[in-house]
Amino acid sequence: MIIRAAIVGYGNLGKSVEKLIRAQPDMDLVGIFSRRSELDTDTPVFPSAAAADHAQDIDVLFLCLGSATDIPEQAAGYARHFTTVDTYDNHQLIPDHYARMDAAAREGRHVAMISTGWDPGLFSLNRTLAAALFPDAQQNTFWGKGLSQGHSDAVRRVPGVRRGVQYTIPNEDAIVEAKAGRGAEISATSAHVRECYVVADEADHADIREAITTMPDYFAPYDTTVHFISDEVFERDHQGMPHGGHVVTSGDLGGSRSSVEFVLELGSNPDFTAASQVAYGRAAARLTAEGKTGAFTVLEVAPYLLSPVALEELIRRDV
Ligand SMILES: NC(=O)C1=CN([C@@H]2O[C@H](COP(=O)(O)OP(=O)(O)OC[C@H]3O[C@@H](n4cnc5c(N)ncnc54)[C@H](OP(=O)(O)O)[C@@H]3O)[C@@H](O)[C@H]2O)C=CC1
Ligand SMILES: N[C@@H](C[C@H]1CC(C(=O)O)=NO1)C(=O)O
Repeated sequence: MIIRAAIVGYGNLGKSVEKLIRAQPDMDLVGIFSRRSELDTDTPVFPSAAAADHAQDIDVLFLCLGSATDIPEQAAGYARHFTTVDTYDNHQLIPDHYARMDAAAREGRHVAMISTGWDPGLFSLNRTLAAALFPDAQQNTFWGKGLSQGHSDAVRRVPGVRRGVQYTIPNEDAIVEAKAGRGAEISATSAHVRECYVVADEADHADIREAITTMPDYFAPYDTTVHFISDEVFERDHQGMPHGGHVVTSGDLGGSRSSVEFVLELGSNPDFTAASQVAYGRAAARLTAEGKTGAFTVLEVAPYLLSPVALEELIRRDV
């Protein structure tokens, strides 16, 4: 089965998804839908507003849009016409996103694969798997030090921000404590600080700092610092997007203690996120071909559906 794929949104993630689709043995990239008419790519470019006109030519549409506002505003509209895959990552609102995408996908008789990536995504899988092993699991998630694309997107949507990034910095002592099984008192908000670097006119600095540090879900619960820098410093110091993290789970198993740690070290956050999103795109296409409709999270997808390798071979190779 050759999967005819397309992308909406040609930002950091969209460029990585384009690169990863081209590396797949069973995918063809039909086009990129963008608000812009001129993109630096050889892939055919079409206006986002006209996406539905191409629905018959596309099996899976990768939504490479921002989670802060684009996905809530636009994703359901695409899900009515396409099988979609997104990386929506505002954890507090994922249940709402699930319901909205489920209704839209069922209306159009498509699949909506939501919140793929690494967190949510592969970390979600590991949290569920590891916690299921222990009658009373102790589990902690840590991110960074690295650039959060979701938080950087949220920063860039604040009025007056011309360029912006956000780095997540974990408390290393907290990670050590969690690994030792002493993570019960450690929360995500107490174990991380968030550092934002913003290019904006000085007249807007106070309003921008206030808007970022009080932003619900993304920044308000955290110790957040906003640094204002020049374009030159931004170009010099803020181009890479490394990231990573840990999910640490431990507990007692009837008198013996065990622990499970899932670690990611990402040279490029967008490239790794794209790798997850593209693999779940393969699963979305297969679920659609089986006649499935509605929304799916990564917790509801059998792992073999992600792989281009036949199940019989996976059983021989990996089981
Ligand atoms: N689940 C996970 O583990 C992860 C999730 N993510 C998610 O990926 C999202 C995208 O990140 P990233 O690619 O860095 O973001 P970018 O800002 O680089 O790209 C977003 C793209 O969305 C398109 N777009 C559509 N409507 C709008 C609008 N109104 N304003 C601005 N852009 C718009 C634009 O493409 P165009 O101009 O071509 O139309 C833009 O380039 C993040 O918000 C994050 O939530 C990222 C990493 C990990
Ligand atoms: N969704 C995140 C992926 C991870 C990183 C993160 C954080 O630094 O807070 N939370 O989840 C992203 O957009 O990069």
